[in-house]
This record gives sequence, C-alpha cells and structure tokens, in this order.
Amino acid sequence: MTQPDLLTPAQLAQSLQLLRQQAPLVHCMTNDVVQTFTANVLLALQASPAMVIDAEEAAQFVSFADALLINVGTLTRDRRDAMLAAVQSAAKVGTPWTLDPVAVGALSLRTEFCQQLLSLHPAAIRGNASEILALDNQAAGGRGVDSVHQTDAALSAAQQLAQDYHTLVAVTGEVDYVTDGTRTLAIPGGSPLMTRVVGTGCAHSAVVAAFSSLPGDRLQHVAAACRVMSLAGEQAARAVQGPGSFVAAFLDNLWTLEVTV
Ligand SMILES: Nc1ncnc2c1ncn2[C@@H]1O[C@H](COP(=O)(O)OP(=O)(O)O)[C@@H](O)[C@H]1O
Ligand SMILES: Cc1ncsc1CCOP(=O)(O)O
Ligand SMILES: [Mg+2]
Repeated sequence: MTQPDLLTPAQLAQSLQLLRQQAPLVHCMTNDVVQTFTANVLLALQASPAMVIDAEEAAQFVSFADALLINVGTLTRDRRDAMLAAVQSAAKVGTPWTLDPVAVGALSLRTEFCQQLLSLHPAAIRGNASEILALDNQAAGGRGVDSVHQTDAALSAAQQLAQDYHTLVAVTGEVDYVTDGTRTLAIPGGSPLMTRVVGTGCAHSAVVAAFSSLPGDRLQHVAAACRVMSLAGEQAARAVQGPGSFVAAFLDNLWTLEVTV
C-alpha cells in the first residue's frame, strides 16, 4: 500500500464549487438523534436533504435523489427492511449510496445488516476507527457510538475493505483517511470539540454522500467532504467557548467557507 497523499487546495476548491453548483438532493435514512443537524449541515453547504423512510416511498424516492445515505444508528427491523428496499432500488437506478455503520460490532442486528450491505456496492463508507475495524472483523467495536481507536490503527482495515468491496472508505478522527484501497488521502485538521456535540460523524457521512454524487474523481470529492468538515470545525472551535455555540458557529462556517488556492 502506498503512503497517504494530501488533498491540494485546488482540488478542495474544485470539489466545493462543484457541490455548491450541483446542490445535490440527498436522500437520508438516518438515525433519530441526528435528523435536524444532518439536514442543517447539508443545507449550509447548499445541498438539499430529504428524510424519506417508509419502505415503499424510500424505494421510489431514491430514483429522484442524487445520493442516498444509510445510517444504522437507531436501527430497527422495520428500518432495516426499508433501508434494504432503498439500497436495492438505488442499485437499479444507479444512485450512489453511502453507509454509516454506527456502533457496528457488538450488536447483532446492525452488524449482520452492515455485513449484508457491504456486498450491495456502497459508493462510500464513512465511520470512526472502531467501526471500520469492526466492519473488517478486526475488533469488537467502539464504546457505544464512540471510537476507542485512532484512525492510524484502522487504516489498513479501511484499505482492505475498499479493495474487497470496490468502494471508498473514509475513516475519521483526529486525522481522516480516505482510500480506494490503492490511493489514500490523509486529511488532518478539525477539533476535538467536534466529538462533544452529537451528530458530527453522522452529518459527515451525509456530506460524504453529497460529495460522492459529483462527477469526476470520487476519491478527491470524498476527501474534500472531509476537509470541508474539518475546516468548518477547526474555525468554529477557535471562535467559541463550548459545544452549544460550536454548533451555530460550525453551521455558519460551512455556509461561508471559502478556499483560497
Ligand atoms: N481529535 C479530533 N481532532 C479533530 N477532529 C476530530 C477529532 N475527532 C473527530 N474529529 C472529527 O469529528 C467528526 C466526527 O468524527 P468521529 O468522531 O470520527 O465520528 P463519529 O461521530 O461517527 O464517532 C469528523 O469530522 C472527524 O474528522
Ligand atoms: C448517540 C447516538 N445513539 C445512537 S445513534 C447516535 C448518534 C451518533 O452520532 P455520531 O456518530 O455522529 O456521534
Ligand atoms: Mg458515528
């Protein structure tokens, strides 16, 4: 495996400009905790969120959407069936979909479902280090929804998953890595404060879904999704006292983000 490269400012600027121009419609099937925050993050980037969750409606709606997000954070059997219907429909119509395997590992329902989803061709997978290790059967998972591993420790698992399932894997934490199994980009930055408000990881996956719908180099676009999150996060953390005001500053920074080349 080759050493990680860095995303250039020119690549970031190109991907961000394309995202704002295309304003993708992102079909989100996500967990109960993060619905509003996820929608607000997408809106701040000029994308359009739509949370359509009934099995029949989801299978229909995915053909109107530019991207689909599957997040198993508050999975139930009914939701699993609806997500499966949406993914199968996405495969038929060619809508790229992204998996967020929240807390995969210790719990059977979500672990078996995530393993099933892997063979249904996700365009991208975004998880924290413990989730990526668990998905590759190399660890039992994290502490609930939080990681107990560093991303360096999960990089080879991310590369292996990407190769095995012909997908992109973004493993996020202090340093984010995005890999297709051959090329890997490292994205430093962000702030520990990002982990002190709920939903940043889940929203990150929604942003990965949005960027993965863009034409061109998907690895570049997904790395740009990570850098957009880390830039907005680090700028917000510098300006605020704690988690409450962080959320507002983070959304404002996504809205105003400019990249100088
Ligand atoms: N120590 C850190 N320093 C900077 N950014 C971080 C740090 N930990 C997490 N992040 C960022 O916070 C967001 C949430 O990521 P993470 O904690 O990995 O996911 P999850 O919330 O799914 O566990 C990501 O954008 C990630 O890059
Ligand atoms: C707390 C919680 N419990 C089930 S899903 C969820 C949200 C997790 O959000 P994130 O992974 O973005 O921290
Ligand atoms: Mg998460």
